[in-house]
Amino acid sequence: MTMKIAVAQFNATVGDLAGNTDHILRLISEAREARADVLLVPELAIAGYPPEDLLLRPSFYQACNEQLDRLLDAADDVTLIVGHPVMLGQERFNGVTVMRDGNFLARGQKMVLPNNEVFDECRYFTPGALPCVYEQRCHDGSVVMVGVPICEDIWHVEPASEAADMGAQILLVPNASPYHVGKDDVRQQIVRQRIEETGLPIVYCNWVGGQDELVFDGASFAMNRAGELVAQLPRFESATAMLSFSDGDIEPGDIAPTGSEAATVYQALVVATRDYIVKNGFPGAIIGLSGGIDSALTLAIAVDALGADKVRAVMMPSRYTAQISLDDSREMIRRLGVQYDEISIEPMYEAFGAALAPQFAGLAPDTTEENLQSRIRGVLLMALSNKTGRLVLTTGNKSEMTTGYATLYGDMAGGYAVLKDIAKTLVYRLSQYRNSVSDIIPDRIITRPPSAELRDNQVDQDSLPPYDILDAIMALYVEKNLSMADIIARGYSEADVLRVVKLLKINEYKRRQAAIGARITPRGFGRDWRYPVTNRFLR
Ligand SMILES: Nc1ncnc2c1ncn2[C@@H]1O[C@H](COP(=O)(O)OP(=O)(O)OC[C@H]2O[C@@H]([n+]3cccc(C(=O)O)c3)[C@H](O)[C@@H]2O)[C@@H](O)[C@H]1O
Ligand SMILES: Nc1ncnc2c1ncn2[C@@H]1O[C@H](COP(=O)(O)OP(=O)(O)OP(=O)(O)O)[C@@H](O)[C@H]1O
Ligand SMILES: NC(=O)CC[C@H](N)C(=O)O
Repeated sequence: MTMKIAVAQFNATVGDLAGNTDHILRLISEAREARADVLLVPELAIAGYPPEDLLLRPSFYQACNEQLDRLLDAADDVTLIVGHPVMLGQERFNGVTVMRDGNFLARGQKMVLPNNEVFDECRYFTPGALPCVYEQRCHDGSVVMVGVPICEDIWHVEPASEAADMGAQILLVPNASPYHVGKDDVRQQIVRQRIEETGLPIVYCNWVGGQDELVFDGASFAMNRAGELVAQLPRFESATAMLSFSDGDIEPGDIAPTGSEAATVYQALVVATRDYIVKNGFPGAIIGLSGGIDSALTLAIAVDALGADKVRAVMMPSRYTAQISLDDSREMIRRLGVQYDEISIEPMYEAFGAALAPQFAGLAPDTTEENLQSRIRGVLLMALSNKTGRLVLTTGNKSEMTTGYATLYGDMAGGYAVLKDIAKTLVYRLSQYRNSVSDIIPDRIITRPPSAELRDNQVDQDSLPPYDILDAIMALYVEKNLSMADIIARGYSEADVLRVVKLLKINEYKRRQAAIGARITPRGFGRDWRYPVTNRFLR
């Protein structure tokens, strides 16, 4: 006696209720053709995740219900488990509906609402009281009791154990679990723990794709009653697995190969960038190419995301631009074949200098003049964006976003910050990884000392601690929440720690004005970083 389960991870778009439902309708047809008994799709599948404050609009619930009716008419001969927001009186729930042959078989509500990291569900939802457990009638005449905890539910003991107490023989879990480095292991450990407690096998179905700063990696999986991984879908791609539940356990299926950490992060950035640009309707991307590593890596990611014909690079030399920056930019363009322009910023720099000369008389040159160069480039890139409709990608990395090492309305001008959560040391690793696939970033871009080239002989290391030290302190303070004293106790110099943490604090205002960008660490500078700008606490 076998229950056949179709597990479908796919790339939806938040708010595209009809489009997401169309996709689920196609999945229903495929599942029916494959003689599946049940089709499992990710959390809030009609709405997309996270719908954020759309969830505060009553009309959003009404529109989701209209799509639910379309699904109800279509789910013939296969049971569909589909998530959607539910409004009951004044209360809102993160719900799931089980339907077949025009009937609602069961309804459930998420019991544990995540409100940490990037999640805000307590702002929107009331917790449900009981897990959803329903009776699944299969094509071969068998009957299986199925429990449906929803995403965060599975991270806690009660929903799964209550489902087991209510007679569930297997748990099918719809999820919206965004990627960060190492997340896959964390999920699998949590699921293994639930299996140890309940003795029930678990099927875990996750989203794929980019949604603003979040990127979902898919990697849906199944574990048997022994807590062994018996099936896993690929990362970052829409895919469906057909699993069999026989004799009280899940039978082994395919396990998609997983790549190295650098390969996975690179893929996350490609998917996040592509989905941001495509889902927001831009015809392509524009990048200021400097001959430095950040813009080189950003260009590589953009080309991998969109194709060379949708990417345009602009080199904007000044008097401080080294010849090797021009040579290396041209060489990279030769390898990639993207549209490339060179626009000297000298005439504009001189014009600004002349206009400001009376006001600046007697004042020594400083970062003011450096920022002018950066801002002229920002103006030119934004003009090209306006004229062509393409989106400007910013190139600042997480180390720069930490220390404020970027110019407001200058190199911060743009719509999506591809490297926003990528420490500079990881920028190097990702560049090396990309070149190991095919050699597109000229070696010298990787090996030369980083420089903003905004004055003579400038290198980043004149004003910042070495990047390996900066990045380590940043990770401990930002991602692990350690205090300065804790970080010093780990062997970092007091001067370095104080410098990094002070820079982090005084540059909060810049992060508030920065473009959003892909999150790939457990704590990025986005939804999960909400520090006051006006703030006197520093420890
Ligand atoms: N608390 C606050 N709330 C709101 N606004 C605040 C503020 N504090 C300053 N400001 C404003 O911000 C201005 C300072 O910010 P901003 O104009 O950006 O200038 P600033 O941060 O002083 O300088 C930019 C830094 O980034 C470096 N840079 C620039 C370009 C590229 C790179 C690179 O390697 O990638 C590095 C550059 O060498 C310099 O050290 C102030 O003049 C003030 O107007
Ligand atoms: N000469 C230039 N032509 C075009 N864009 C530039 C130029 N100089 C700077 N930019 C833009 O401003 C961004 C920040 O400049 P910066 O030189 O600090 O970074 P980078 O060259 O990408 O990397 P690195 O920090 O290693 O030098 C660049 O990534 C690029 O997008
Ligand atoms: N949408 C959710 O409930 C996800 C919460 C869960 N902790 C995760 O990151 O996977």
